[in-house]
Amino acid sequence: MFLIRNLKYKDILDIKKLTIESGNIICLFGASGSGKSTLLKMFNVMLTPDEGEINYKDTAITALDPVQLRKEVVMLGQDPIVFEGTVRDNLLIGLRFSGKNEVEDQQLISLMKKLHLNKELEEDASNLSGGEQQRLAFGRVVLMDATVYLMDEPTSALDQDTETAVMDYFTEFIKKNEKTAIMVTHSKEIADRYSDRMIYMDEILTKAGESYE
Ligand SMILES: Nc1ncnc2c1ncn2[C@@H]1O[C@H](COP(=O)(O)OP(=O)(O)OP(=O)(O)O)[C@@H](O)[C@H]1O
Repeated sequence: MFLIRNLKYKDILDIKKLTIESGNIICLFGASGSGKSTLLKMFNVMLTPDEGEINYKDTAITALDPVQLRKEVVMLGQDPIVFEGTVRDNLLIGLRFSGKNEVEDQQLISLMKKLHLNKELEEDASNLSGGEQQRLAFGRVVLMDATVYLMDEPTSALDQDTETAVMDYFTEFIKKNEKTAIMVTHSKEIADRYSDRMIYMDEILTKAGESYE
């Protein structure tokens, strides 16, 4: 699905080769500042490498229309974005962006339940706590029905029970619908429990010309 060759970006990334297969849940691991978020942003051209190439489904990512690509490869950033308006507005805004049909309130309520988000659809989103806003942004991204989900520490603000509920739901969604998730996490437990593959930053960053498949 993704193939990286000879990628260099500032003095942050230097990756000789990395392949990511579709239909997997991949956890990206590494020390703070090792370039995990930077790498994640390369997969939907929020950032472009200084050198080297990234292919998405056998096409150079730079040859693709970035707006189109970001509908297929969606990203949930480290700091969840909350838009002005209600909980409903926030859940639906991603669908509007991707030109997809809006969904019924019932579906939104059911999604919120799965994310342990006990709020009314009419509630002003700015009233939500940090952890609730993180789940709201999570819900918005999941609804976009993308092919690849880039998730940057998506459960960092959640207590353990809520994190488990959100991850149980999300990983089932990924598997059932044959999606791909590339997720940055600091939690070894989350990675052990949910990932098909773990990628360690210190292994993919080039050392003495080695490459990592
Ligand atoms: N636009 C930029 N220009 C220059 N340096 C940057 C830029 N963005 C990030 N960096 C630096 O690149 C390094 C990697 O940052 P990145 O956010 O990718 O790390 P990370 O592994 O995701 O860290 P964390 O686990 O703390 O979120 C850091 O030293 C950061 O300061």
